Amino acid sequence: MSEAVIRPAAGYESTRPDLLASLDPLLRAWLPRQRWFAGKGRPVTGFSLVASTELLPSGLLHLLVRAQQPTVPAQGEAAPGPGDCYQLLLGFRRTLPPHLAPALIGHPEHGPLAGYAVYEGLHDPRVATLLLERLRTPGRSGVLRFELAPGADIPGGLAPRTLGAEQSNSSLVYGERFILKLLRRVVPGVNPDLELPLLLAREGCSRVPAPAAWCTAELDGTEPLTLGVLQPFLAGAEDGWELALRTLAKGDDFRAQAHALGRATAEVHAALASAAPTVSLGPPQREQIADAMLERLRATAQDVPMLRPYVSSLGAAFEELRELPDTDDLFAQRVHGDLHLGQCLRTADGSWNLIDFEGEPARPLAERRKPQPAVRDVAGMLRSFDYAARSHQPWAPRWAEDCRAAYCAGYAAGGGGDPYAYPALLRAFETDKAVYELLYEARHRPDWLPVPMAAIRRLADASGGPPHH
Ligand SMILES: Nc1ncnc2c1ncn2[C@@H]1O[C@H](COP(=O)(O)OP(=O)(O)O)[C@@H](O)[C@H]1O
Ligand SMILES: O=P(O)(O)O[C@H]1O[C@H](CO)[C@@H](O[C@H]2O[C@H](CO)[C@@H](O)[C@H](O)[C@H]2O)[C@H](O)[C@H]1O
Repeated sequence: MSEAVIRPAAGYESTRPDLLASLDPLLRAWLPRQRWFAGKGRPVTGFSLVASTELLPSGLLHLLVRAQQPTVPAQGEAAPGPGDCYQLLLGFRRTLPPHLAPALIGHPEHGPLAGYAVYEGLHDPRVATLLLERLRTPGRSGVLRFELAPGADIPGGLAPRTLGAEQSNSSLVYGERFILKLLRRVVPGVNPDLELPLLLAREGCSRVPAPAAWCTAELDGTEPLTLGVLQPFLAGAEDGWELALRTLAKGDDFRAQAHALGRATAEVHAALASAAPTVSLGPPQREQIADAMLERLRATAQDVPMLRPYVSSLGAAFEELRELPDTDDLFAQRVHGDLHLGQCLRTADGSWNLIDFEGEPARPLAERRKPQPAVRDVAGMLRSFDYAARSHQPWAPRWAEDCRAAYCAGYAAGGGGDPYAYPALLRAFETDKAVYELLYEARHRPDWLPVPMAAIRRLADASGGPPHH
């Protein structure tokens, strides 16, 4: 499934070609180095401008640009694709103060920004403050629309700081009270990281911070694109990944935490099932899921050769989905879509919150917004316990098994049902997740490849069959 193509906002390509031409060499060098750049491994051959908005007086140039990159189909010649669209927030100043030197992108040699230093605007408190001010006062600026949740109370003058985490997107924290997540690769349609927390808030679910304000872009001929979401910042919260690693390092038990996390997941699933439509998981839907998983397995094996010997054994796990019994227990609903320990925040009072409902960033939006069996999220968490146990020296398989069991027990105790009720379903989703992780690690963190690879071997063995060389 491919994304809808974003067309330039009326007038931009014809009236501002000089702007992009002057930024082109700077962006070619800078963009591929960003952690959030999704097109790693393929050269950027050019840019086209989708929209530009100047937010004054602080010197913020808000750009939506398409990065052209040749796509190489499985077999065949490289072909020019439409290119992913990125949100850039550029600062520009005649003289860059020393504290902004690390944010410098470059000095355009010609065009409207000649004579200015162009830099990553989010690092500039002046720019970050302007963004919050815009969010506090709903309305439009160019193609940008700022909206406020009913009853939201966002004070002015909150001091901004960048989050500094290695992220798929970029976040700013304001006065330790709010966090603004700015999406980087943007596509037409509401992002589930806005859509689902809004639905959950209306449902009265307190496990997910409720959006307070958000920003979208309205372009001709496409659905609005979600650009950013402001939500309460859970100050002092620790994420499940850090907590799990700390617990492992101290030799402590994580079962009670895993149980509580299972409960929290079940609560969020129940709220999502009530807030958004569910669909039955009949034979046609299961066929579709199995086909999509097989397709992803084959595509990943093309990119990551070490997966190839395991393709037929892992494929057997997906084929089993076609044999599941016809029962009312099996249904699909909106889910988190990329649940792992890093997406769970434990607040100072010890309760678990879930964040980042965007789904797997590389998947097309329409696919991420489709109802899925809830066990998909459970499988993501089970993989995460395995990741934590393998990050520890020595490897702690028993710790992972205990956490997996406690998490599933907590999920059942929270009303989510027994995740092992249909072992073939859980195995298929765990396998699919491990395949996703293999591709993710190959692209972003090759040193981590042994972690999903160990799961691939285990799951291939469980599907009955030695690897085919
Ligand atoms: N509401 C929040 N309160 C406290 N910290 C948060 C909140 N939302 C996000 N964070 C922090 O920001 C990080 C990145 O957020 P996330 O939504 O996962 O972004 P990304 O999609 O870029 O990974 C999280 O790992 C967490 O540490
Ligand atoms: O950036 P996101 O949080 O949306 O998720 C992506 O990055 C994650 C890593 O930061 C990645 O998660 C994988 O590694 C985690 C440990 O760092 C582990 O807990 C997860 O189980 C594992 O999947 C995630 O898959 C990716 O989408």
